Amino acid sequence: MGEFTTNKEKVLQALSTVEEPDLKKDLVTLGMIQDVEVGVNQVSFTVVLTTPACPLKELIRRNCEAAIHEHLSPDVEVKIKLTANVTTTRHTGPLIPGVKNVIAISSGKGGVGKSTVTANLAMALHRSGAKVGIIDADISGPSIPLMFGAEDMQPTITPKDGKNYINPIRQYGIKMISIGFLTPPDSAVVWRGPMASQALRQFFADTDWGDLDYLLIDLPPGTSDIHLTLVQTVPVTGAVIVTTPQKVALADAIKGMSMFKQPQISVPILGVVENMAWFTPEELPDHQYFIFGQGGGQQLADKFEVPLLGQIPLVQGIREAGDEGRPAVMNTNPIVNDAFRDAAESLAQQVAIRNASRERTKPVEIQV
Ligand SMILES: Nc1ncnc2c1ncn2[C@@H]1O[C@H](COP(=O)(O)OP(=O)(O)OP(=O)(O)O)[C@@H](O)[C@H]1O
Repeated sequence: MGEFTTNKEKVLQALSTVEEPDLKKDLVTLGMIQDVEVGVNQVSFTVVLTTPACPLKELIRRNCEAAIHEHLSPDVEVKIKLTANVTTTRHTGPLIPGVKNVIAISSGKGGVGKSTVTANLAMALHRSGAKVGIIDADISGPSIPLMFGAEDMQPTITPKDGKNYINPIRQYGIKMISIGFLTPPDSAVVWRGPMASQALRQFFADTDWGDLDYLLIDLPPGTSDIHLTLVQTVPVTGAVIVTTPQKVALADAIKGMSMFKQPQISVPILGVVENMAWFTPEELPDHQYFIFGQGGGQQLADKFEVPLLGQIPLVQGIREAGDEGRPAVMNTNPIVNDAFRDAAESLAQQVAIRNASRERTKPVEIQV
């Protein structure tokens, strides 16, 4: 076997035959190939993915390797480094300059596990290597502080350029701010619409978020002023709808999703997460009991022509972890971890697809 040498151009030519499966363009055109180095019997390069939570990363790696072997030489050693630079919904404006994507997590009705899903999606995205923040805008029951064991924490204020900035709480690697941090835990303060809307605006404009790939907003269930304030304040990358499979939940979820589609709101729906999809007892991990019915999440996704991002089982450990102040993915139950990791990867994938293909959302101007 003779020595094989090549040049960077030929490597790029070979890699221009590899398509990014979601974005349907080749990796070179998309600017995803960097740091090409060629040596004797060896090439190395970096693939810059659109998200560290990319579910297709191993497929892309294999396809790159195969393209080099096919177009250059079957004997060359291929060294591939995978990194990610999360794409952004541009025009995030001066309000939150370092935040690449704002994702609204919503539900048609209360109690379907929206906050639980938000907390665990955030942790799963963080574990993939992304920079993640949460705004808990659920005035009906701000549960994020509790779920992160942060209910006694108080955000601090730092003056900067003549303005006071709120420093988000940082817990388990996630930056977070909650309407719950602004009221004593057991107080009976009722957040009225305008006050809550004002607080939400502050969470964007007056909070020092730094650089974030994904800022998840835990919205109140149903439809409210908060939803309107959100879309009027920042461009939202998209919304995720959390539902349980039973009929009553689905009927409310349809209302919730229709709200996002109204022209004056016009937020793209990234997909559906079906929570409590089935019950799995800890001691019988292979068993699935469809106690709330079956297939509801998929039906809802089909109706709105959006993907079903994930199905989360009803597992006692998820509830216990929430009560203990550590999102369940921090424990080692593979059923729980796999379900949330898959959902987080699908979400990140949809964000990347949207950022590559759709019109950017602009804050909505409401004529009164
Ligand atoms: N997949 C699950 N398995 C077990 N328990 C769950 C699951 N999802 C949520 N729960 C539990 O159900 C309860 C309600 O969940 P959560 O507070 O997340 O709902 P929510 O939709 O955010 O409610 P709200 O309407 O108050 O905002 C919590 O006790 C939570 O721990």
